[in-house]
Amino acid sequence: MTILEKIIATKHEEIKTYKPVQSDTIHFPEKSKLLQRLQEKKGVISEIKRASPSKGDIQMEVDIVAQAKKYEEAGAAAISVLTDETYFKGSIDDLREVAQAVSIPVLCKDFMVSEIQIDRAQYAGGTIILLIVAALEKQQLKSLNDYALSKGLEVLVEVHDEQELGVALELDAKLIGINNRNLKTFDVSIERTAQLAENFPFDGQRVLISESGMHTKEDAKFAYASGASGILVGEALMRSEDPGGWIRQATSEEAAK
Ligand SMILES: O=P(O)(O)OC[C@@H](O)[C@@H](O)c1c[nH]c2ccccc12
Repeated sequence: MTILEKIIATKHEEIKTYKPVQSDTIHFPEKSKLLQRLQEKKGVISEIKRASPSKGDIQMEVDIVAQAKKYEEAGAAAISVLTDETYFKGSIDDLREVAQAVSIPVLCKDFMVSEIQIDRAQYAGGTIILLIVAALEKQQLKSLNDYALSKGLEVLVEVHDEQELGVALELDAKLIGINNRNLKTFDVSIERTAQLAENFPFDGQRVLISESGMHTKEDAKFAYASGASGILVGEALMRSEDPGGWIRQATSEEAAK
């Protein structure tokens, strides 16, 4: 069993315990759209990630609201919040706290297999959900994508190879993430973005987002030069003493290109 299969199996168990979301609405600051932000300006999708199965504990003590505000002040394009509890030590409450504190788009980073998770993400103030092509049957992917879009959410479709990129394009995904990390083996190579970018239709309708394994401004520059409009960065920001500085540097590198 790969780690991805293991996570998905756990997820199916977890969702059985979820109660339907209530209809009373919590107030969240209005959020902009990620697609539009990235079409206007390249940027960093900055992640709140306490721990991961590949790295263990990364930063357990972090004040996530303070961290999210640092990201927003530094000009992050969006904030990604890991909400998986078992493997990433996050929670849906983390998402809600962040979504209440910022007005940039907020991505609910989880392994979606059911509509109830999408409802929970939206109820907690998330404005973008992640769908991982490697984790879903085509039909399931399509119906979750349709469901999220019908709710007014944005969808980031994550791929790792040519075939999966084809599936994302068939869906007409507007936000396409190339994960530099293979979720089955944990191998990371940022070259992956450059390779898949060769067959990416840069048609102005959709944007390419390079995900994972970027630690330095050179990495950021490499991803942007490969055609990425956005980079998704977790560990480097969570370990940095100055995450705002990291984001500004990655952004000004792009600007100085
Ligand atoms: O911490 P990194 O290497 O900067 O990676 C961030 C992000 O790309 C990664 O957390 C991620 C990308 N796709 C995912 C899917 C599920 C869980 C996590 C992820």
